[in-house]
Amino acid sequence: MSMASSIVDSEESVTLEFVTTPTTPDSSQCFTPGLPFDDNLADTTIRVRTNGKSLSSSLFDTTTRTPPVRNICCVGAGYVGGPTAAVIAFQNPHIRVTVVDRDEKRIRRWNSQHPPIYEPGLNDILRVARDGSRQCIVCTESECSDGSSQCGGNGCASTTVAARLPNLFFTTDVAKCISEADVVLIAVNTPTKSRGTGAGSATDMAAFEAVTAVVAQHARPGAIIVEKSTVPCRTAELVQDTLSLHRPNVHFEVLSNPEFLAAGTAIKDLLTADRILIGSSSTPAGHRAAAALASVYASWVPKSRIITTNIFSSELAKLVANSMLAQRISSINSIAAICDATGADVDEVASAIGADSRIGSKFLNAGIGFGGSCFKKDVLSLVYLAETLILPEVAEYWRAVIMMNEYSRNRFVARVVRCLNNTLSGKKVTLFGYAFKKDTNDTRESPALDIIRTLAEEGPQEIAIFDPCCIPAQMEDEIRRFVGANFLKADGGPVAVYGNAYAACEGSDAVMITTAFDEFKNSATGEITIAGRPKACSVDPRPFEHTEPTEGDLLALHTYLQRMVTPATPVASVLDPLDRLNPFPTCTEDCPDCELEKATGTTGYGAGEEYVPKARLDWRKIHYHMRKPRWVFDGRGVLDISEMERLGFRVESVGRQSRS
Ligand SMILES: NC(=O)c1ccc[n+]([C@@H]2O[C@H](COP(=O)([O-])OP(=O)(O)OC[C@H]3O[C@@H](n4cnc5c(N)ncnc54)[C@H](O)[C@@H]3O)[C@@H](O)[C@H]2O)c1
Ligand SMILES: O=c1ccn([C@@H]2O[C@H](COP(=O)(O)OP(=O)(O)O[C@H]3O[C@H](CO)[C@@H](O)[C@H](O)[C@H]3O)[C@@H](O)[C@H]2O)c(=O)[nH]1
Repeated sequence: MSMASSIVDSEESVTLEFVTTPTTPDSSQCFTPGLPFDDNLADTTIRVRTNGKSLSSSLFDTTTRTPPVRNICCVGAGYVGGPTAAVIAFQNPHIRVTVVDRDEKRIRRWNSQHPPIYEPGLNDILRVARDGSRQCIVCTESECSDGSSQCGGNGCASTTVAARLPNLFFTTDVAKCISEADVVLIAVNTPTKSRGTGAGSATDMAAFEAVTAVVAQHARPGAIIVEKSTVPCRTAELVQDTLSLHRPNVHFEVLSNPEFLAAGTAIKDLLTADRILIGSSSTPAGHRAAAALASVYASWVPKSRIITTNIFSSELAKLVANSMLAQRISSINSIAAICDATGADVDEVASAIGADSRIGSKFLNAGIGFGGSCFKKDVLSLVYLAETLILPEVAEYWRAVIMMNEYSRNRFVARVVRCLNNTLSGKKVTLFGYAFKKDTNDTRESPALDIIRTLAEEGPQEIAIFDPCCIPAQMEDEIRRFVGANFLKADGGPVAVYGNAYAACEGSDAVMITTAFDEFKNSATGEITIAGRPKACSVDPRPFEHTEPTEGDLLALHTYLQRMVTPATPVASVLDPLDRLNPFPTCTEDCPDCELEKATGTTGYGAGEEYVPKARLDWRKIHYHMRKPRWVFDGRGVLDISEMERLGFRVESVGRQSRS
């Protein structure tokens, strides 16, 4: 029996009156009169399959008339809260979305030209939702390279796109924004506990619990409270308890709506999500709340991809999704060790097994293992859950995923040291990659940090680091904080951060590839692509399906036209090909981010200057700069070993063999 059903069109439908507390009245201060309200969305009718016997089919056994959502508050302006709220606001111009955080610096940066995180495509969305847009005329003819007004006179068909008011806001006024919202998304951090009961595996719920208490005190009666953070199974019970403790006579519905975006592809993942998971209580009020949240996503996500489950299944599914993905990486890394010992090639094994549609080809890239803020903590959370349920065999099974990950990283570093004759004394080792994966400047739980620590113990002359996406000054700051105060060259240690790959390799004995950036590839095949770019950007979305282009259509056209630029295209047209963006927010004279940019000559890849992958590295140039015998250790499987060997490098790659 299926545990989940999708919200899909049905043959039967009955309309229910919605009875939950009314949403933001027009007289409320938080209602933005300027925001056009789409009546079609106000009572979004979501029809669902009525013939299924699945657990949650009862949720939408009948057509549910959902209360309109006009005001969403997202607590937590981090990697999840920021991009998720931005996409929700972008796709729902009629909904006011406010992101709140207690971190003033973060909020200041979200309100400036220097957003605190870099994600491909984020700025295009942020600029429209946060800053609003001007009226513009869009050419609707397919293949026309001039998307904006000018070509209209040449006989092209065009349409006028109305100006749009800002509907995405960032503020530190947590209580006020919660009190005004119809839907409160809780998207705060839930790391692993570092002390006390369950230290090292249980989830640290301090931030989540604190926010829940604030929500309980300030949420308007009937508001829908949504767990966006990844939380242990049965957290909804605790949320409900806290709510009834603070507001005994007020009814709130709690939903679980975990996020599945990945760093570096967040916007693409949000715009073209595989699925939206919504867990709710199985009462009529729970179903209505789920339908209300579903209506927000239905603005751009096909209804067939909106899955509803019971609330605990949804909470658990998030932990299981990450654990299964992490398990795949550990599984293939265990096979890489066997490949190294036998002469089999892990990529060949992976593609042979991946061709079996039951196994599939994704997430089988062997290397130094997974990093990032989620996999380790979520597997450990599952381990802790199993332990508390007195299921030691289950806990041990999942703990092995983490152990294999650590083993893979240690095995790689041990191999580097062994190849360098068991001593790094007087030697220089260069790390290519500091972020935990490509196309992101997210460095949380990055394997590079651990590798730096281990290498430093060997007493090398220098550990040089280059990352094409991270900002050197920020990397140095992190190394001071997470590796130690005396590790940087400037502080008398061995670690030096470079903004130039060739300088980082000057006089180096070994290069280690620790992040799979396309720039590091040596194979001549294939152009560098920005992985996180929305897929539509390479396809002309015109002619549009609807007479009035949607925000999704306009974004697709915007990115499509950006692809068609030539070196002669003026910068303004590259950044704003539809000529509809409002000016950036202006920074104050003493803006610390502007000062940092001036001082370091780099940018935070803010609104004006997204990170654009550079040309591939010239490995011949690197060869020239390195010391013999020019070791290259490929921890991410990005190099063609035979080609590197032809250039004169000695290459070691995890589980991969030279085919020359
Ligand atoms: N990072 C990812 O790619 C990702 C993807 C899916 C799910 N998740 C989950 O989403 C949740 C958030 O992750 P994140 O990466 O965005 O975390 P983050 O650390 O980037 O952001 C969390 C934000 O919450 C704020 N916050 C904490 N306590 C607060 C309080 N009491 N009041 C107001 N603001 C408060 C912090 O200041 C911070 O800005 C976690 O549960 C995580 O497991 C993360
Ligand atoms: O075949 C692979 C795939 C990934 N990795 C590594 O695994 C880590 C995680 O990669 P990825 O899953 O792409 O990035 P995350 O941002 O950590 O995203 C994961 O964690 C998020 C937070 O919960 C979830 O929302 C996402 O669905 C889930 O993919 C990175 O270090 C990758 O280099 C490998 O080593 N081999």
